[in-house]
Amino acid sequence: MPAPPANSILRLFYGPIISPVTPRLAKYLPHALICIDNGTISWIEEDIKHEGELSKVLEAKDIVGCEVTRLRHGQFLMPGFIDTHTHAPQFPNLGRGGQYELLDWLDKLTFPTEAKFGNSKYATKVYRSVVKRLLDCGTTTCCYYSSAHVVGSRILADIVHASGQRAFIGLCNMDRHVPDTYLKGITHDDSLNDARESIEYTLSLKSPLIRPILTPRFAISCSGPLLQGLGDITSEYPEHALRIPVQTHLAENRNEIDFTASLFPDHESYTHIYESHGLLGPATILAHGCYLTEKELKLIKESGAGVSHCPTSNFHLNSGIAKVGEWLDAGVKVGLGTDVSGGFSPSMLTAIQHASIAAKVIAMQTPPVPAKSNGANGHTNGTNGHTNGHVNEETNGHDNNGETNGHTTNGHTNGHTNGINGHSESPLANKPLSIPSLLYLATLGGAQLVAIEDQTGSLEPGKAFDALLVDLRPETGNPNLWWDEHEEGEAGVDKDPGHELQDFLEKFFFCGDDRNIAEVYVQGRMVAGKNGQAV
Ligand SMILES: Nc1nc2[nH]cnc2c(=O)[nH]1
Repeated sequence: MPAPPANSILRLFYGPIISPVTPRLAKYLPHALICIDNGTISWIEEDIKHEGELSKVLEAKDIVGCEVTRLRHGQFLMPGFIDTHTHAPQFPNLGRGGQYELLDWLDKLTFPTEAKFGNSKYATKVYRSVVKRLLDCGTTTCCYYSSAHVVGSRILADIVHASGQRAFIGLCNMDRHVPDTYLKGITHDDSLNDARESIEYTLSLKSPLIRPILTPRFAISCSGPLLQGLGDITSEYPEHALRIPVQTHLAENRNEIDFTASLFPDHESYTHIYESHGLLGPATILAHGCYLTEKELKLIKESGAGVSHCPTSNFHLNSGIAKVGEWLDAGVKVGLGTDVSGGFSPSMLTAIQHASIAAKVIAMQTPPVPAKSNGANGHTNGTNGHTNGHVNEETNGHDNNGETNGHTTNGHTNGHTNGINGHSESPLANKPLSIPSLLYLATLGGAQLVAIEDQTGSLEPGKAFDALLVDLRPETGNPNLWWDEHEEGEAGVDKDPGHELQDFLEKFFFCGDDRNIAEVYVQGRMVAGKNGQAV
């Protein structure tokens, strides 16, 4: 192994690393050494069991005098969260509006608030705290809707740029069915010009982290000519990667779907409206999708677009429950979104918790499939199609449904068992989501959805170090995380470090908060977290 170039800035961490692999699998590496060179992961040694081995590895790689950050018991590294759907100008409304359904909620609460973002002083104040809050929550990549104002979207782009977050910034396009106090007589041509201006401003920042995204709000608030004009813009910037990505809302709420159908009577489905206006492509984020038909799912899959699952919002606005397992089985790209302020929390941890509950609700409402050969204990392991007595025994013990749950061995791919290749692709539909599935949705799935999986979404050589240093120890001050030192010496307690790491991730997902996010890195730069600094 040649020595690193003289001008490289190396950073080394030794300790536990968790990283997603597929919707079913995660890697748990209790004793890993990760090397970051100028913000990019250059290599990972997956299993270095003791200090002696560590010195030998560093020597073999010609690394001398470089400090190694040793993680403490209770700490681990994981990829940063990717929030694939949120509305920056709706943060002032967080926690309000749960009495409404979507269309009333837009009229009564959301449009009046967004209308204020033509005021640059107000936009600056709110957007500063939005970006800081999201970074402290561990969101290293965020897909933002701004308001319909060019000035506001520029301010958002500037603040994100200064903060070091990776992001997609979209001016929200609309030309109808929005109060004139907000739209102020805007025509589809005005809205298209605003979209171009916002794209050009974002591109002018020349940041490798920030990209523009076209943002037709939804088919109700965009006329046919506006949708078509935006579809045309996707390919107007050939020097900018392949095409400008797109984000919009889709099939979120029953009344919204009916109204949309009445506005576009010639279209066979809601998804078809976007497709026929050139808006469905490999980097199109379709938020919600609670009521997608099989045909629409097929269209989405064929186009390479994907869905942002926003369960907190789907519950809060009484919208519906999305069938994420079915989408994953169909090979559709899926990420998670907080959807502030339809969703009442900016934290992806809340989105993870609600994604888990939503999948369990679907599973509980699905009639049980008769077990085929369940042996003496009454369990079949429908989820992962491979047997690993040790792990099944452990996980069936604390899962609510030994027959069908997804919360079992598939997660236990770790540094010292090589389960990765041994799993069959058993269906995920109508089952609870496992911890690896939740991890995937919040990280790698989001990266694939926005077509940046070659840059981020997992901790792998060649990708940016977009990561969280999670700390579950009592000194972080989160009393919800139970930490029993005595357990460590108790007989009968599973001390396998891979299993312990899966337990840690599960505890973080369900009981953690930003007190447990010690450091947040984007492209190797610490940008937030309890130990760090945000904007
Ligand atoms: N959740 C949600 N759905 C929408 N559909 C159109 N606009 C919105 C919005 O702001 N939030």
